[in-house]
Amino acid sequence: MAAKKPITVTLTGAGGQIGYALLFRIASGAMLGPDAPMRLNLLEIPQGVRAAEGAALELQDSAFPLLSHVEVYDDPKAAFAGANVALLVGARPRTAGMERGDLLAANGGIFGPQGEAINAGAADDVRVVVVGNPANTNALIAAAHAPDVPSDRFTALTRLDHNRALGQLAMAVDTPVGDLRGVTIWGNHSATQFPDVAHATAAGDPVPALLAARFGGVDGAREWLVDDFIPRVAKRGAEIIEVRGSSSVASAASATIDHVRDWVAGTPEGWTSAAVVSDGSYGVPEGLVCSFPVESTGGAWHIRQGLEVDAFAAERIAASVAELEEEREAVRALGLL
Ligand SMILES: NC(=O)c1ccc[n+]([C@@H]2O[C@H](COP(=O)([O-])OP(=O)(O)OC[C@H]3O[C@@H](n4cnc5c(N)ncnc54)[C@H](O)[C@@H]3O)[C@@H](O)[C@H]2O)c1
Ligand SMILES: O=C(O)C[C@H](O)C(=O)O
Repeated sequence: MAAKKPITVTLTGAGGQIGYALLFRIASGAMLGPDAPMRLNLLEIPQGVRAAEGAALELQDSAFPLLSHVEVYDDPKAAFAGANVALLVGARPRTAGMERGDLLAANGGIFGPQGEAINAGAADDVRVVVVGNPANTNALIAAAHAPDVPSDRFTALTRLDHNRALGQLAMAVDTPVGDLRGVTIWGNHSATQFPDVAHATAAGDPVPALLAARFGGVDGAREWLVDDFIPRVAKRGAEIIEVRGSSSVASAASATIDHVRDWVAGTPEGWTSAAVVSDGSYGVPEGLVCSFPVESTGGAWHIRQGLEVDAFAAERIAASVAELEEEREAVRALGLL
């Protein structure tokens, strides 16, 4: 039998924290499956090249059977040549007291040239996930610089927010995380995001009813959602920075693996959350990179249609979408779009 052609995965920021946490899980097969050989292209800026080279040495030392080749680059065009999967992680993280949007001016400039490099040389089936913050608007910038790549190939990571919501909800309704379905993160990967459990179930039981039982009725459940759950999930990144002293790493890497794995392999257990280019669904202006409930079939994300959005949810979604529009205006003003 002919050997399978390796999948080319390009990782930016490979010398950084998330890069280090990602590489070994990718190479182990956790992202693309146990039968998918891969080659890894690691992109860094010159100051980060040595760290990426060190990670490459450790990858050799790990003797992963699926890993056919590792190369370190500081030139985006070379790094993205032939890429089937592009993980755009390389960007500065925020520190305590900053919002992710404060990074626009510092990081936005990274994503135009990378979009151009993807446009110039990535494989026809390239799938892009932007992790570097502010992730949604950075993905918008990258997509805008890759006019020949279908825009549905550009996504931003909100799977970490989704997983955070699952973690908090599992504790609240005392259910294993794996029994939860139907949770959605809407909007921006920022403090305005709306983690929505209106359609969620736990082992088949409606979560809103379980929360009402736990918190003394519908009003108690609403209070918990508004005062505790939603801000806890939306501001979890800041909480991690405060407790850890720097931004999330292993959970971000794990969510990135989940995002790409589901994009490639499908979501037979129901929808998850990802920021994708809006087609106008749920009133989100076309073209914004917004988090939606998404299902993956046939190797493509599809926005789950037909979910009821009540007045409370509509207001929350509108607030996050307004922030995405403001970010788009800000990067236009910076000349990045
Ligand atoms: N979307 C999410 O859920 C999520 C979660 C966690 C972190 N993040 C973001 O991910 C980014 C990376 O975080 P980290 O902890 O790995 O930071 P880090 O500082 O440890 O690593 C970033 C790496 O990117 C490299 N880099 C910078 N510019 C680059 C460029 N143009 N090309 C290639 N590499 C470049 C740096 O040299 C550095 O090695 C940050 O912006 C952070 O805010 C996003
Ligand atoms: O919050 C941050 O700045 C890092 C990351 O986006 C996170 O959500 O942990």
